[in-house]
Amino acid sequence: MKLFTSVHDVPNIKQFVNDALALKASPYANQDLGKNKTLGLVFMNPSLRTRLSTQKAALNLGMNVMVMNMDKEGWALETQDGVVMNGSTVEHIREAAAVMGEYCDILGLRSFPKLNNRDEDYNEDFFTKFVQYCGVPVVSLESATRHPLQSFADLITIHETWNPLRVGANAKPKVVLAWAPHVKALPQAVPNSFAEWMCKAQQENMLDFTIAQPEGYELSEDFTTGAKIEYDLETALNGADYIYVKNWSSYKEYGKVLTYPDGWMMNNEKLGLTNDAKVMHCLPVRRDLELSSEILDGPNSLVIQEAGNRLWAAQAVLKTMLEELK
Ligand SMILES: CCC[C@H](NC(C)=O)C(=O)O
Ligand SMILES: NC(=O)OP(=O)(O)O
Repeated sequence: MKLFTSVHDVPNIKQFVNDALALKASPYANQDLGKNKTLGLVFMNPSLRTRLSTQKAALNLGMNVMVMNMDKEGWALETQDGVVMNGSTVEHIREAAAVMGEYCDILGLRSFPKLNNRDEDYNEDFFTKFVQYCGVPVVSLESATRHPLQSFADLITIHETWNPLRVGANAKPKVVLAWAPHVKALPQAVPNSFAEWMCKAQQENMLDFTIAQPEGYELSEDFTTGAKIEYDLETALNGADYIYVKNWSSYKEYGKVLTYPDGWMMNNEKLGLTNDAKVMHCLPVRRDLELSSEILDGPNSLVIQEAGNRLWAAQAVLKTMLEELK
């Protein structure tokens, strides 16, 4: 594995989930694998979970770790070729990425979209150039269009908490990605990635997947083919086993926050329509705007366990990359 950016980089997702759960059971079983190997984590945007869980995963594997907040501590990077750098940019990504590849055996990169130009964001211009020039394996820490470590952890969480013997359980878990309100324009990366992983899991007969969003918030079909699309939240919630709550800005009217009907924030009343569903969110979450406190503080929330599984997702990815460096 030279690149981890999407579910398409994983040959067998069922096996990968089991690999991650085996690491959860024996976190220090592979300390020799990362000896004298360095992981570099490069952030163009803020992070809590991704930063801490990926660092810890590397340490569990015996790696050294360096973290660079390029947005605050690095030079302003130029990504265009053939331009005279006489403006605000100080260093070209060609040199910066290649130098980081000199110091690190594996690199991780977080680079959010600008949400201005859809083609530029969806071509993953920054991420693609970084991969091209750094010369070492790269793990996405969330790019413009995907967040694979989050989605892998989400699938691990669904798999380890699903109880087919529960009274009234569906044959397979009904999983619903439910759009939620926000006050800022957020990327589509998390829902794109979640949808991509859930559609793959649905193909593997692991679950049934529905996406519920207001008109105008449809995601790109590149990520949602196979999902059932609903525009009425309560219809989608009917009989659901897992509700994955997340806000995203419009893909169609790119980067825009559109008006939407009332009633899109999950609360206990809406939870009553489900099959006593577990509620997930990647965090950070805006309490009582995106998701109600009564759910976050209640028995149906999985958000902390879900965040905990980010460690095992990252450790499974790094272990796979290290095994190929041997
Ligand atoms: C893990 C989520 C990161 C980011 N969230 C915010 C608040 O920018 C997003 O919605 O993509
Ligand atoms: N869910 C997630 O990736 O959180 P951070 O943005 O805090 O890393």
